[in-house]
Amino acid sequence: MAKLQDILYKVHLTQVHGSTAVEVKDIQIDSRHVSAGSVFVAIRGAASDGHRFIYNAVEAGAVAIVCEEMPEVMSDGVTYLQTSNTHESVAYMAHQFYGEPSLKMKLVGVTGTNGKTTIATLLFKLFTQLGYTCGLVSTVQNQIGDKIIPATHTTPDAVSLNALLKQMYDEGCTHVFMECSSHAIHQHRITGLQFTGALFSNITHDHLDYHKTFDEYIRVKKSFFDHLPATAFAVSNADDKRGEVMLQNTHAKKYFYSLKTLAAFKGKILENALTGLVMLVNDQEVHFRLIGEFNAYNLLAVYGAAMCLGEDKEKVLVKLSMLTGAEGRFDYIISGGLIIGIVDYAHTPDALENVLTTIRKLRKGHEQIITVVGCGGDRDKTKRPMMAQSACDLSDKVIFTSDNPRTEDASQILRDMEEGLSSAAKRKYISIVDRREAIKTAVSFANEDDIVLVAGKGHEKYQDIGGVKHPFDDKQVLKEMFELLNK
Ligand SMILES: CC(=O)N[C@H]1[C@@H](OP(=O)(O)OP(=O)(O)OC[C@H]2O[C@@H](n3ccc(=O)[nH]c3=O)[C@H](O)[C@@H]2O)O[C@H](CO)[C@@H](O)[C@@H]1O[C@H](C)C(=O)N[C@@H](C)C(=O)N[C@H](CCC(=O)O)C(=O)O
Ligand SMILES: Nc1ncnc2c1ncn2[C@@H]1O[C@H](COP(=O)(O)OP(=O)(O)OP(=O)(O)O)[C@@H](O)[C@H]1O
Ligand SMILES: N[C@H](CCC[C@H](N)C(=O)O)C(=O)O
Ligand SMILES: [Mg+2]
Repeated sequence: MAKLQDILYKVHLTQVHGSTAVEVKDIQIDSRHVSAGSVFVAIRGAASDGHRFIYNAVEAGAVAIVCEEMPEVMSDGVTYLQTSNTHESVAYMAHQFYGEPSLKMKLVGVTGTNGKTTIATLLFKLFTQLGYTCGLVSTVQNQIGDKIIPATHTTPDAVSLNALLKQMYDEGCTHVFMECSSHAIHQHRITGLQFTGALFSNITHDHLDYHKTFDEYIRVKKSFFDHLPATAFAVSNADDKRGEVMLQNTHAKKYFYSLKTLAAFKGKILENALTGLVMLVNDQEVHFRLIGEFNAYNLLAVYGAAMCLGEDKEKVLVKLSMLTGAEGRFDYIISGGLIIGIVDYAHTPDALENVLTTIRKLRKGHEQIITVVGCGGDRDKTKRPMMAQSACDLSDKVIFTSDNPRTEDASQILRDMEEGLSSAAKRKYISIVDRREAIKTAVSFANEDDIVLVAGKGHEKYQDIGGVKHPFDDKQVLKEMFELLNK
């Protein structure tokens, strides 16, 4: 419980109707979750407008309404507050309501197109190993110490997020590592949080369905750094074209990591094999279990953050060298017939190119690379032909299949992928709508030492077809096919 007026700190009110001394039980952004004593915040979304549900919220027992436009009819005994941006207001309100949890822990946010889950998860594992009780907010799952809390989003909505942060604090967390998706930054899900530090991995093509232009996507990511306080640290990738721009207007202390130029956190790859990476980290040779150049970047980001958080270099590198990555990220299994199966969450053109380039570098001879890949429905359509072309350019055989079609027609997504492929690419692929059949076919094509990459869904345990989530696990299916085909 809290008094409404006590959670309005930082909320710019343009009109007040009723008493702000009323007690509120919880904050809701969905009228369907409102009950007696709630404050309902009406948000204009992409699909619908919360203002349409103000009446329902009042019927369900809301004692207060926060909105951008006052309703024509107001009920007696209900407080109505008007603000210019309810997305932003609800974030400030939630932070206050849950006792400003971000001020009480070291909160580190990670943003970028690819690598967020890997970096946040590695930081969580590292700091847990260093003896801290940690929280994790990520695409795969949220975690409080060893307790797993399922995740529905990469970054939860502001109310769920602050409730989760409070729970983390209550359960003794001192450090929280969190992914900050561009959707979350744009929708103010993280507004009002006090970050101790922020990391940037890279920015490449994704989510243009939502952000419309690449410049706008960059602007949104950059705004995360623009809002950091001077007490925070910001660690960015000097080798990314936008790495410097990201930190251009930040008040935070700036640091860079790099494999190519001089930087505070400098790496040099000495060896990159299926057994792991050997890298010089600020002139110290370290063996890592993670694979691939892109993971060298992720490791440098993690190392940089650990140094900014004041940890001991030696200790950090020893612990880091033993860590494995996040589930479904370059996750590999070797079959009885010695075929290598790799499950990876690459679902952007850049990630797919990176993962395939890494695999090509790891080949000893002329082993075939057979790739199974699809693209998600209700998501950025422009990445479809790009991912298809990259898959063909960098593999020997490719099977296009369904990812999560969601509300789209799966065959149409495949046709979008096939659109504009080069003639060389056209000779390399077949399309099989059914993902299980696609994986089976890929395995049937493989011989000893060949590599089967199943890309796009990583850790996901379902396939969303028409809004229904059917159980599906790429790694499990791959294992089954190895056994079924006795390979
Ligand atoms: C495009 C997008 O980001 N949508 C998010 C957004 O929903 P929306 O704006 O479409 O909401 P809406 O359905 O229009 O409804 C508007 C408001 O009316 C309310 N409402 C609606 C119906 C009703 O009966 N009563 C009611 O009060 C809704 O609760 C909402 O507050 O706000 C919702 C609440 O925070 C999110 O759950 C929802 O995520 C959807 C499910 C989603 O799929 N989001 C993805 C794209 C996403 O956010 N992904 C990123 C990661 C991407 C990445 O980096 O790869 C993430 O952070 O997960
Ligand atoms: N630093 C990196 N640079 C480029 N590609 C990467 C990097 N790290 C991981 N990848 C590739 O991107 C995929 C997704 O990685 P990860 O889940 O860590 O990213 P993410 O930013 O959390 O993605 P999402 O936005 O979907 O949650 C991996 O499976 C791998 O193929
Ligand atoms: N966080 C990403 C996940 C994409 C994963 C891929 N399997 C897909 O469904 O497109 C998104 O919501 O866009
Ligand atoms: Mg993620």
